Amino acid sequence: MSKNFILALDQGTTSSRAILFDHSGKNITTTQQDFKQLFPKPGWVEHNPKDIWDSQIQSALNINKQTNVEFKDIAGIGITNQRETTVVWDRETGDPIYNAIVWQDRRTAKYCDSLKQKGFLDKIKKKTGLIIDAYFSATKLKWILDNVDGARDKAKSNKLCFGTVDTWLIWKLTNGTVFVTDVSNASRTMLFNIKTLSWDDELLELFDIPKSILPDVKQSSEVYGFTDESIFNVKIPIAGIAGDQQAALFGQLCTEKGMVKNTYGTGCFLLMNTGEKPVYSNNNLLTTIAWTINGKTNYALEGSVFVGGAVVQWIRDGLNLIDDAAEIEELANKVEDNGGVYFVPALTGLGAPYWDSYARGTIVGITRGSNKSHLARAAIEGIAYQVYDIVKAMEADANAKGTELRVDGGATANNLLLQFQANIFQFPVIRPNFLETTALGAAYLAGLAVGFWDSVEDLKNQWSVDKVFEPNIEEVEVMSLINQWHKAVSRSKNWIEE
Ligand SMILES: Nc1ncnc2c1ncn2[C@@H]1O[C@H](COP(=O)(O)OP(=O)(O)O)[C@@H](O)[C@H]1O
Ligand SMILES: O=P(O)(O)OC[C@H](O)CO
Repeated sequence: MSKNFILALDQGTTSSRAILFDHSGKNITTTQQDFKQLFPKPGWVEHNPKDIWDSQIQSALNINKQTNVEFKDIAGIGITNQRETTVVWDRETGDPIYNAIVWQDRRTAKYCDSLKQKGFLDKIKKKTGLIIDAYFSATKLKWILDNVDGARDKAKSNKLCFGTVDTWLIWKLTNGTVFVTDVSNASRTMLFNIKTLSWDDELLELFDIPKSILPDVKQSSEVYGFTDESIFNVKIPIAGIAGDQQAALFGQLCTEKGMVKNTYGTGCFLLMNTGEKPVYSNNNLLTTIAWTINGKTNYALEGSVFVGGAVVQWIRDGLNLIDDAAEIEELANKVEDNGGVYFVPALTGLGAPYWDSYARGTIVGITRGSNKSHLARAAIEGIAYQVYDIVKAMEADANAKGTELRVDGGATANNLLLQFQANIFQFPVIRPNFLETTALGAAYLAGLAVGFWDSVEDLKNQWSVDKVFEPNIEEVEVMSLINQWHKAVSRSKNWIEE
C-alpha cells in the first residue's frame, strides 16, 4: 500500500512542532508544544534534554489526535532542529549528564578569546568554515566534559554520547539503537572538516574530545533507521535530517547556486546557496554545509543574528508591554517612525558580522517625547537592521548587489518588519504562502529518500508567493537611518566585562 503522508519534526529553540504534509506539500496539520527556557546565570541558556524529547514526542503523538491520519500511513519522518545546542548523555542509561547548552549560551566566550589569541582563527576557518565563537558546539561540549563530575573519565572509557538535537531525538526515537547526525548539523560543531566531510582529528585533539563519543555523520536524505515500534505502534523510517536553517533553505527551494533566504525566528539566519564548493567569506560570514543528497554536497554562506524575534519575546515577557508577539505591530504602528530611538537587540551578544560576545542590548536616542510605541518600532527595526548588515556582508563577498530575498519564520507575520526590511534593502522581500519552510524542507529531504517525491524538480511548483514587499522610501533616507544604526551598534559593543 502506498502511504500518503510525510511527518516533519521541527525541534526549535522555544518550541517543538510536528507537521504533517501530503504529496502536494500541503500542510495537513501542525501540533506544537513550548518548553522551558533556563537562564541559570547571565549569558547562560540551557534546556532540559528531557523537555526537548517530551515536547517533541508529545507533539508527534498529538498528530493523530488532531486528524484521522494513522501513523501507518506515514511514509517517512524528517528531523530538523535548533543547531549547535549540545547534549551529552550516558550511553548505557540514556540519561543526560547535564542540561543541553543552547546555541545562544555565552559561557565559553573567554575560552574562545584564548583560542583566537593563540592564533587558531585561520586554521579553524579553513577546516570548519566557522569563526571561533561560543555559538558552536565544540566549546560547549568541552565545557561539559571539563565541568561535570566524572564526565571526562566516562568519555575516555566510551561511556558517553554527544549529539546535537537531531542526534538526541533519533537516539530516543530508535530506543538507543541509532547514533547519527547529518553533514549540515555536523558542520555547526566546529569539529567537522567541511572539505573531507569527516570529524577532524586535529580539532578533536585541540578540544580534548574523544572521537568515540561522536555520532556517525550521514547524508541529509537517506534512511537512517526506524522508529521503535513502542512509540507509534508501527515502525516508521527516519529518512531526513537537516539543521533548521539549512532545512529552511531547502524548503524555500533555494536549490540553485546564488539563491538566498532569511528566516526570522528566535534569531535570524540568512543563507545563500553557493553550490558544490565551499566559498569562504572575507566579511565575517560563515561557510556551512547546506546538505548532502545522493552523494552531492551543497555549501552555503550564512549570516547568523542571535536575537531576532526573541526581542519581541523580551518586550512581551520582560517588559510586559504586550500580551502576544503579534501585538507588537499594532503598538509600533501607532507612531510614524522611530522618533530617533534605536534598539540594538544584542541581548546575547552580537553574531555576524560583528561576533562580539560582550555586546549587550542597547537602547539609544530616547527623549522626553519617546514612548512605548517608539520602543516597539525600534525593536522591529533593530531586527531588520541586523539582517541588512548581513546582506551587505554577503553582497561584498559575492561582489554583486542583492536583487530579492525570500523570507520565512514566525516573525514574517509582521508586515511592518518586512516593509521596513524592503525599504532599507532597496529591493523586494518575498513572503511565500507557506511559512513553515523549515519543516517543509525536512519533509522534502525525508520524502525524497523514501521515494514519496521523485526529484527536486518535482517539488518546484509547490512554492508560491503570498506577498511581495517593494521598497517605498528613497536611498538617501536609507543612508541616514543606517548611519544612526551603526552609531547605536558601536555603543552596544564590548559592553560587559568579565
Ligand atoms: N507578529 C510578530 N511580529 C514580530 N515577531 C513575531 C511575531 N510573531 C512571532 N514573532 C516572533 O517570532 C519568533 C517565533 O518564530 P519561530 O519561527 O516559531 O521561532 P523558532 O523556530 O526560533 O522557535 C518568536 O521570537 C516571536 O517573538
Ligand atoms: O530554533 P531557531 O529557529 O531559532 O534556530 C536556531 C538556529 O538553528 C541556531 O543556529
